[in-house]
Amino acid sequence: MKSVWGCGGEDEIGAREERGGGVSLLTPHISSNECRVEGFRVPRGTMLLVNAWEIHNNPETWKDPERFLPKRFEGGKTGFGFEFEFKFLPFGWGRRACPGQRLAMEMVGVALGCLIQCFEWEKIGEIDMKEGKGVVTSRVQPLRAKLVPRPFLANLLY
Ligand code: HEM
Repeated sequence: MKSVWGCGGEDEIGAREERGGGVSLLTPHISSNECRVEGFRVPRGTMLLVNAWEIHNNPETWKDPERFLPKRFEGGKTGFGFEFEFKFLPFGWGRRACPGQRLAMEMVGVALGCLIQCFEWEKIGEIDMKEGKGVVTSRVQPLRAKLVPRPFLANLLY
């Protein structure tokens, strides 16, 4: 079955696992009315899990979806305009989308900037990017790194 809302069967989940991914980032919703999705009748009150992982890894939408390519969002594209409608939904979509989206987008940059500005980072061993399974995307192997406070911070800490 073609996965529009990421509602695949066992075969689809198997294929996804072969691609190294899993069933991650599910946003649960309940249908308020009976509707049809790709010919399937969805009764009122059905729990629907939108599989954002599948949508974000759809090669029909994204070139080399498995590659980390921040350039995709270059030129002021934040990924949340209508050009990305239903193609990129880390914060969900529509009326029940995450109200903390803008705050989160600001905070991620600030937090990452602070971590880079305040510490020297050194990786421990090889970095394994394999994804685990879960409601949110997790790593199979934890990211291990050694961090040393930069001199200006050491003066503040000690
Ligand atoms: C990177 C950070 C964050 C991510 C990826 C994220 C993602 C999400 C997602 C996927 C949903 C479910 C949307 C849906 O059901 O379709 C959600 C809901 C929600 N988020 Fe966030 N979120 C983030 C940060 C925040 C922050 C900082 C706040 C508040 C300050 C927040 C408050 C909420 C609330 C209240 C809901 C429930 C909205 C509702 O059900 O109407 N989130 N978020």
